[in-house]
Amino acid sequence: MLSDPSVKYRPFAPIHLPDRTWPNRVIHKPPIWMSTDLRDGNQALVEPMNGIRKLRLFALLVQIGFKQIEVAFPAASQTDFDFVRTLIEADRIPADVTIGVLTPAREDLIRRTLESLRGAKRVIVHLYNATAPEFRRTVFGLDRQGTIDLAVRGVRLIQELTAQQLETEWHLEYSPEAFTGTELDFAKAICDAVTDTWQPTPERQYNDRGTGIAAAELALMAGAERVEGCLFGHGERTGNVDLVTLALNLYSQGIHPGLDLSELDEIRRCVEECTQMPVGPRHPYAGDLVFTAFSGSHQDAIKKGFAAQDPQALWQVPYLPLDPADVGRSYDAVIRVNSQSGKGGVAFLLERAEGLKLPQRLQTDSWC
Ligand SMILES: CC(=O)SCCNC(=O)CCNC(=O)[C@H](O)C(C)(C)COP(=O)(O)OP(=O)(O)OC[C@H]1O[C@@H](n2cnc3c(N)ncnc32)[C@H](O)[C@@H]1OP(=O)(O)O
Ligand SMILES: CC(C)C(=O)C(=O)O
Repeated sequence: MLSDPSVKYRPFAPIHLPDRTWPNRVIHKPPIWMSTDLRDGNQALVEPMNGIRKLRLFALLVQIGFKQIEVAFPAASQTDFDFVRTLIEADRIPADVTIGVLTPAREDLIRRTLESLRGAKRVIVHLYNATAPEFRRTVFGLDRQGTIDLAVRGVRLIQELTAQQLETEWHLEYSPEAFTGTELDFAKAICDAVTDTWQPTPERQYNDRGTGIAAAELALMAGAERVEGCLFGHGERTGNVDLVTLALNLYSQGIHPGLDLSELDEIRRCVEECTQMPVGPRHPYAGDLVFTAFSGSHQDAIKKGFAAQDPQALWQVPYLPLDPADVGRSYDAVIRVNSQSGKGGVAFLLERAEGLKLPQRLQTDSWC
């Protein structure tokens, strides 16, 4: 990846529509990234990671450059609890990295969570309770005030317990879970009640409707400063917002995301081994086929684009949002010839593989 991608990639030109407000804004800088691969990503695996796989993925996240990493749901299992203890006791957390943990607003689970964190330098404790009407009615049997009391009781308990662990710098994050299904006035009321006791700030997108990336980009335009998600969009059901896609979308607009994704194939391999789940062949930027064209007209445009591309100029190869080399991927698979291909594709392969530049007429003959 280039340290300054703006020398190679141009942002989309904004469309001036004066009757809009925040959709006219342009994203100029990356958000603060929070990886939740080791918690939300982990809870959604067929077989959650063991301590060794968690340590390997933690090392990868640090290497990529995440400064906030949600490492566990410590009250969920002995594995998660022990993982937090190992990170702290073996001094595995770099000085500039803040770990996070998730706990529901339930007394026994909050106590267990705080117990796992003894001796940590800096922690984000993420507290949640579901706030949407069907959860209040069906899961908790609580009215609005009861739901607010549940959240505030949780915050107070965290305050009480953190006051006994003063060697740690504590931050609280609160999520009114199922926020989009919660009445707006109630979502505000419960956040206000929590904020009156502490100060939280989340931005998290599920992908159930396939809109995680778009929603996160719109949220950034609307002023969000922090994004939580997982590499390759791991997480419950359809997953969380995919941090790789979001980061490389920024890069392809000339903004360095502040994450090092130069060796994307390596990152993908590590995540696949740790999660034991494959990354799909059409996954943006990382999938096997996402820099590959099969059809003649796409191949022709890519071939001509490569020929015209000045290495010092802005990236302008049709159909390829960024240079595969910038994320450590080769040009080998950019063009694959099948029954949908034409002479341009064959000529491209001959030139790449054999250094043969066929004249236009011969290109036609080579295909017939
Ligand atoms: C949106 C998210 O991703 S949130 C994160 C979700 N992650 C996970 O659930 C993974 C880890 N979870 C676990 O290991 C377990 O579910 C535990 C340890 C948290 C809880 O286990 P158990 O005590 O056996 O309860 P169970 O899993 O059935 O959870 C449901 C119980 O928790 C209660 N509960 C759920 N959320 C909350 C909350 N925020 N505050 C209080 N109680 C809650 C439910 O009401 C229910 O209790 P009930 O049957 O008495 O009504
Ligand atoms: C409880 C919250 C933080 C959650 O996991 C989510 O909304 O994804």
